[in-house]
Amino acid sequence: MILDLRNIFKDYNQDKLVVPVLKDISLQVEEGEYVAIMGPSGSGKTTLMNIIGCLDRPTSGEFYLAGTDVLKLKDRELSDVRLNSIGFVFQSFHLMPRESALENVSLPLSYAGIKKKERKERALKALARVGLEERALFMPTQLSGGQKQRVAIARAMVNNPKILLADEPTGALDSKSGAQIMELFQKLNDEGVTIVMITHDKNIAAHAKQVYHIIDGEISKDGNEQTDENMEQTDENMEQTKEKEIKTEKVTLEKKTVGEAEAEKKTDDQDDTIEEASDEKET
Ligand SMILES: Nc1ncnc2c1ncn2[C@@H]1O[C@H](COP(=O)(O)OP(=O)(O)OP(=O)(O)O)[C@@H](O)[C@H]1O
Repeated sequence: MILDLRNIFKDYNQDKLVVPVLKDISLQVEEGEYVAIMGPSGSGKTTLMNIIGCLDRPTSGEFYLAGTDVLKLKDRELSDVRLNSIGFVFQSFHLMPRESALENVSLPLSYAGIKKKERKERALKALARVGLEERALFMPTQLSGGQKQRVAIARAMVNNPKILLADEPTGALDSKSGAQIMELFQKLNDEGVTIVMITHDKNIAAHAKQVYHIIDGEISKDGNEQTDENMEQTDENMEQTKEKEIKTEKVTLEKKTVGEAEAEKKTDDQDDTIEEASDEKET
């Protein structure tokens, strides 16, 4: 069992009010599964993804990731779990705008302390895995939406994580590019990657082998409980949700990358200077 969440509750405290958001969620995902989570806006999907992605902790419950009791880990250890075991893909890609595709994909390798030469080799391999090795030196503005998302997927996979978490991965794409992303997910899943994906789109959810629905903080399996009314509610809320997700993603990105990137980049630049100096010395 790669993900084992038991009786997860999550409350937010707001203005002295306790807002219960996740209510007794239990979810078990076997290694190699492909899971979609659907639900109306505000039902708790992102809150659950943040817990699965070790970005947030539940108010109560148990969570084992590949057998590790992650809720017992310190923040620093959780950040290692995020770096090595989980790849993240977001609706709006979150590429660093002033870095090339290659540099964007290399980023998690910098966090992991991998040296420049190996970083380049591995990032190129990851780009090849998503069919974009020829775009390695392109900047994000020179890439189409679908290509940006493929770069983001290469970045998510460059550390070979066992789990890929995707929050509305096709939400910003036209249907053709969305279909290509789904083909890529299928390929990764065939290679053994466990995928957990949030989506509002039932056609996208249909690519997963197992679909769950969250309604008002409670989870249920399969499509049986998905009524037409819920579906309409989901569609109606989509626009509102997109705006909200972009905000949430920005906060998550800032939390996960920007601060770390700046710190890492400083050390990295120092590393490179040292490497280059020693290269010169050798030659
Ligand atoms: N940091 C927070 N503080 C207080 N309440 C929050 C916080 N984050 C989320 N919530 C509330 O928790 C509920 C679930 O939010 P969440 O973002 O998980 O829903 P969602 O299903 O992902 O919705 P959407 O599809 O619109 O993104 C919402 O009512 C939201 O207002």
